[in-house]
Amino acid sequence: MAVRYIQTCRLPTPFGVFDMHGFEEPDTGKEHVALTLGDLDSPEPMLARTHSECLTGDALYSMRCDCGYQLEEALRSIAREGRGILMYLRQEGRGIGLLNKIRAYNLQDQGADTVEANEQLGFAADLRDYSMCRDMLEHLGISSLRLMTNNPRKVDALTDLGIDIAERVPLHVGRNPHNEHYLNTKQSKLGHWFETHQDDDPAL
Ligand SMILES: Nc1nc2c(ncn2[C@@H]2O[C@H](COP(=O)(O)OP(=O)(O)OP(=O)(O)O)[C@@H](O)[C@H]2O)c(=O)[nH]1
Ligand SMILES: [Zn+2]
Repeated sequence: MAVRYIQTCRLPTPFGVFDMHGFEEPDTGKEHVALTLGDLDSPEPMLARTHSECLTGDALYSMRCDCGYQLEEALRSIAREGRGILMYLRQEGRGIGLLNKIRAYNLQDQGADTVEANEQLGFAADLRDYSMCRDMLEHLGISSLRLMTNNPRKVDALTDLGIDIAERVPLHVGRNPHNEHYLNTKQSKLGHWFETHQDDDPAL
């Protein structure tokens, strides 16, 4: 899927003043944004996060997952470094959408894990497509990333799109009693990289 650039504005946050660039998928009308900070012209690999939408975690403080904690830590890290990009991708629920994620959470409340719940609903474990990232990066003139993620499939998917991942930067934050099982399932079934011992601060 291709996205087209729409417009840029300033976005002041508690972490720093970002530029927010808006993009649209002409076919679906889906809207994605990239937040950038600092020098975009340098060829030095740029600290980056591709963050999939999670309304519950990012906006509603859910502790079922680690998304909200990762979003905040990614923005904080970019601001600390003074240079970076966060692509906020509107592919809620690993691509199944918010209402299906609520259906999946309901199944998880009854004992299914995150992968089984998707499968019981007739979906693959992960339906995401990252091709909009290639267009966004191309538009902004960014060629090489230091990607904050624990997800090997994300690294592979971006690499397959021709995006240079110079380094993978772990992003381990927000482990708590409510998401322990979810994070363990991501490790065992989806291959996420987590160290055995973590000293994450569960507070946002
Ligand atoms: N279908 C489904 N989606 C979920 C669930 N929990 C979180 N999500 C979605 O998963 C996406 C985040 O994906 P994750 O696999 O947690 O993390 P990731 O972004 O792939 O990997 P990291 O870069 O390491 O964070 C967001 O779109 C969330 O809405 C769940 O139980 N079921
Ligand atoms: Zn989440």
